[in-house]
Amino acid sequence: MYVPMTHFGRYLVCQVIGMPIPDVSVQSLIQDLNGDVEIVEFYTFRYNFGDLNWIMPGTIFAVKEPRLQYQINDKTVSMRIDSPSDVIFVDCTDFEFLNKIGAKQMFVPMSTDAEEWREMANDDFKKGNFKSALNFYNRGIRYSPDLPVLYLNKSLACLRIGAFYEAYKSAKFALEKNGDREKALFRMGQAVYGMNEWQKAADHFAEVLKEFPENFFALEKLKRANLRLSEQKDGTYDFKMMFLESKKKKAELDVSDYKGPIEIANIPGKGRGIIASEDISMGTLLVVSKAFASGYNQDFPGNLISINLIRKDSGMAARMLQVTRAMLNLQNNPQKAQEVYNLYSGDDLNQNQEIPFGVIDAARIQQISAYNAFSSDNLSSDNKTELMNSGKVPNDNAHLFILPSYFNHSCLANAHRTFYGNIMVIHANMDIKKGDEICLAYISPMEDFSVRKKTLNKWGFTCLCKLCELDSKDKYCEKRNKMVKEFGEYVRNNFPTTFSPSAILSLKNIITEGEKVLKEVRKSYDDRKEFRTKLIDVLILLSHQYFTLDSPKGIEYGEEVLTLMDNSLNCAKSIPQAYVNLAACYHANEKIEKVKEMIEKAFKASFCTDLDHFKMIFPETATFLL
Ligand SMILES: C[S@@+](CC[C@H](N)C(=O)[O-])C[C@H]1O[C@@H](n2cnc3c(N)ncnc32)[C@H](O)[C@@H]1O
Repeated sequence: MYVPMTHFGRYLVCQVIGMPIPDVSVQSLIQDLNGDVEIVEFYTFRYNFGDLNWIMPGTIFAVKEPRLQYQINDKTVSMRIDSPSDVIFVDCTDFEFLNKIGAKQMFVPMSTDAEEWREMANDDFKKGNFKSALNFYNRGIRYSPDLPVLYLNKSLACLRIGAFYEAYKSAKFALEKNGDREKALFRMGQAVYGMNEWQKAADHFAEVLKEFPENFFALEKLKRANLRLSEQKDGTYDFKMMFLESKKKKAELDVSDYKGPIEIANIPGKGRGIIASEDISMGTLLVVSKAFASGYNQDFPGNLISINLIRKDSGMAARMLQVTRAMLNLQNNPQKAQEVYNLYSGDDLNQNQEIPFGVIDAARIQQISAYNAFSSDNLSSDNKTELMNSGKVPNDNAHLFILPSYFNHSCLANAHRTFYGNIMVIHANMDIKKGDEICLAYISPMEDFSVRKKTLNKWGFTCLCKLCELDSKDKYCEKRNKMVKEFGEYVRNNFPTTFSPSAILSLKNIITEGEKVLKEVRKSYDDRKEFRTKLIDVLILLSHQYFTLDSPKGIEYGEEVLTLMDNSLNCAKSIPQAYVNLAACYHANEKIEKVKEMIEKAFKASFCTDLDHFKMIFPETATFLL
């Protein structure tokens, strides 16, 4: 249900009177100006679970158009707040504002010495409490509005929390008030860098260097801004560095966005989509995009009751946190809102409804996330289930990207995405004609037709690609899928973990079983020559068994897999990985020429910039290439 967000200008002013109780939401007791007490629940805008300072007893806030609602299982009434723009926190020392909202009785007299507040703020800043430092700098500014150092410090605190527009404004103000020019110009540069305005950032850092040539940091930042500029202009990236960076936990990389020869266009029956703005050859870099907001389920505290939910769906916590992060990002940088609100949010919402500046429409952001968020996690659903069955919660993540969100789906996609932490990189995986639509696969074409159909239903459409058309008419489809799935399970349960005579027997049994399945699957495809995805699955499983037994059939089946993954299926399974696997088989058989051939093909299909980059991604090839 979408509740239209209408604000008629009414507020409820209240004060926290109880200790906060953290859960998925944060609950507390509040008292309004009439002395009435209610429960308040803050949802969805809590990213840092350890921090409850913002809701401690004594905190004063005004709630826009408050709503009271019954809790699910009892008759308790509570006030639920979902959007950060629905609350305005009020400083208890701000008499003027409290008086204006009729709450002067909540005023707490304290020092009016700006310098004292600056020191308090600096202490908090040093401890990493940037939000609290910011509040204290603002207090200082209230008492000494002309002191440039307060604006400079405020700018730095804003940079730390990612509020780049406010950081810029404060630093500029400090400059106008004859504050420290070096610091002000430098911080202005940092702020525009945070807004991804590389040219402006380079100009600011160059200005710092012109006036203060000794400033080493400005030189470093200028180099970085220039790198971002060339990435943005030519699509030249240091993918090796990005790969190494991406190996860090919750990696968030510093690179520019890039848009290749593509444009957004209306696609009949699909809303907007991406088309080629010129003829594109296979391997062309189409997009590099940094996530607008990312969520990681590792950030979800394990002691919350919802951990049970996370165990069922590891992506859910990540998606919740991604929504939260998107809202925080918008709160800090409301200037970015339009590009987020422009994203598809389902047909139920009035997408043209204007959202006033600074308003964060929590329901809309949630919907946008539901239709557009990606996970860069490479675990297959089978692997995830396996992990969860063994009592572990897989690390999961969810990212919201802007430009990649305009790609529609096709199971037979002509573009392929890879992730470097929070960066998505999209390449053309075949030649594409000018004007043709470019699609990504939201779900792998190797998944069963019924799974693809059900998953895509959540996005509200039916895929009309050739593979779906063939699968929907194929009378053997379900039976074949079931057979291959059962064989996959059989292999997982019987594949020997140690090498012994009984292991050889197990492998032989798997092969006997597999050959039967292979025969059946081949037969079921007698009338269908294209997109025989399940044949690929069985051949991969079998080739692995044969290879373990040193049988030449491992190579034979591996080669067949590659011929079956014709042009349109080359994003289905990792083609370079398939070539690398085959190279390993040839290597074991000392067929060096074949090893070279396979590695060359793997390299070409990998979109890597050079061989070193390739070896980073496929380290096993380093030994073959000696
Ligand atoms: C991530 S958005 C893609 C961009 C979207 N078409 C837009 O106008 O902004 C996902 C939505 O696009 C539409 N879509 C994507 N692929 C489609 C397809 N193959 N056929 C029909 N609609 C599709 C669905 O409405 C889906 O929920």
